[in-house]
Amino acid sequence: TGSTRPERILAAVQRKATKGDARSVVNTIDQYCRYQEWAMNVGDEKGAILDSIVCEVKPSVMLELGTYCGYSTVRIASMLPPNARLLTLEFNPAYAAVARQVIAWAGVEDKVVLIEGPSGDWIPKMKEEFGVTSFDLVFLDHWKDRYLPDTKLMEECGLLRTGSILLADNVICPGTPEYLEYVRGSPRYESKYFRSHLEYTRVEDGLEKSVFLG
Ligand SMILES: Nc1ncnc2c1ncn2CCCCCNC(=O)c1cc(-c2ccc(F)cc2)cc(O)c1O
Ligand SMILES: [Mg+2]
Repeated sequence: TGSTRPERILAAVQRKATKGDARSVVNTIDQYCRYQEWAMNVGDEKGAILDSIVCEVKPSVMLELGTYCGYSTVRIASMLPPNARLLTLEFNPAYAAVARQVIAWAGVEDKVVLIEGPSGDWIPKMKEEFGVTSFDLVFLDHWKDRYLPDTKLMEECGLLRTGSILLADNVICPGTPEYLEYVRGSPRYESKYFRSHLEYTRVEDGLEKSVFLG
């Protein structure tokens, strides 16, 4: 049987990226997915917006929902101070296996905890299993119909504090209409849309940044 797309992305990283150099891993994946085969990484254009928000928030504890090949995991971790932690949740074991190797190649494994399993199961266990009090920043990039239920779950589990920030990918394409309606309509959030494009394409997409007001 042939290789999978994530395996081919990993092969490109191990062949072309400088080991221990996170930016080299990010650039290699962007090159591969722009010129060889498209893949659902947040990409360079939306990635720059993600970088600016990570830099602004300087999170001590951050959650990423949906790891895929670890592209945004590496991008985020490379911006975090040494004592900060990025917890990243991946449902698909094959994706997680590739992501672990991409994260290791980039040399950011000390800042990353990769958890395998469905977000709905793991979010209620974050406090007891990982000693999380609350998340400073959450990057939502998993199943688009899980953004809203998982946001409500994080609220219910007390994982959001006044000032916690949610940053959601793909709010236009593939789209997360119920989530957008919720964060834009709720008095408990202050929401802002960052217009961009679907990774490696000219199709409109964007990130929604929502501050939890408590
Ligand atoms: N911990 C967990 N719990 C539940 N589900 C979990 C999970 N961890 C992972 N998953 C399962 C997520 C699978 C990938 C999610 N991302 C996407 O589906 C996605 C799709 C596109 C896309 C756009 C236009 C197209 F024409 C085609 C595809 C672009 C993107 O940037 C995307 O992030
Ligand atoms: Mg995405």
